Amino acid sequence: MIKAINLKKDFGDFTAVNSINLDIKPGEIYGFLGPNGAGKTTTMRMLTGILKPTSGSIEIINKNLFNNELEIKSKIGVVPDEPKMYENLKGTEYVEFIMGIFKANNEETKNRFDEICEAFNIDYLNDYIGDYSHGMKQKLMVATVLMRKPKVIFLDEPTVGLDARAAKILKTLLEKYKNEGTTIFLTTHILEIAEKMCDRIGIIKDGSILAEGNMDELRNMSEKENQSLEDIFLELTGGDEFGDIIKEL
Ligand SMILES: Nc1ncnc2c1ncn2[C@@H]1O[C@H](COP(=O)(O)OP(=O)(O)OP(=O)(O)O)[C@@H](O)[C@H]1O
Repeated sequence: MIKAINLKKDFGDFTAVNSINLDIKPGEIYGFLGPNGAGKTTTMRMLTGILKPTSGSIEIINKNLFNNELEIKSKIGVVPDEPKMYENLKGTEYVEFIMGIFKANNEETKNRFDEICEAFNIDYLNDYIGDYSHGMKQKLMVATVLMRKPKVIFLDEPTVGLDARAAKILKTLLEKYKNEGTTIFLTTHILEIAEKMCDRIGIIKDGSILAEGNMDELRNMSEKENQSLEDIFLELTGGDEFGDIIKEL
């Protein structure tokens, strides 16, 4: 459903993503983890057609992304790390605009949107987006993506800015969509989310995938027994020497 072959992105002399391969199956929730600056957002921007790779190829829903960009973009949903929305529109106008662009102006989508708004306590659609908090924008962005029920959903740090209730609702909704066949690719720094929600996890550092698999497969890669995802992540990414640094402070 999401396939990347030798995907690479250079910014000048700097390689942000270095020949990564991904093969994410239909109905899978794939968690993409890595330290700050590892290359997660850059990868996601390439997978969603926002950024052109330096080399490599991408297939989404079994079609080459670059030869079928419009068709694929109409079938996927993207929740970026910063919800960029038209600040001078009211929530209702933004929703109409999105429904128009995606030709989703039908009863089914409207009903789904109303249900999601009720779950998320979105009762501010008559206000201007410019007056929303980050979390309010994030919830509306998520609602306008989920209302379309896309075949594939990409989310970059989706719970950042959400309160505990909204984060819990989002996790429940994503699991429901996954059970109905949606493929989900998400980046997160919250290891508990990855451990509990994701079928498979990829750990990226310095632009390369260091490990990939389900929790059992990742545990088997570790030298120690019964490791949590946090232990495995720190072991792989080298963050476990922070104790020594703190002692020296
Ligand atoms: N447009 C750009 N021009 C130059 N360098 C960039 C650009 N975008 C990203 N980078 C660099 O590429 C690297 C990977 O960035 P990216 O945003 O993909 O990391 P990330 O894993 O999403 O990090 P974080 O967890 O901090 O959000 C970083 O070193 C970043 O500075």
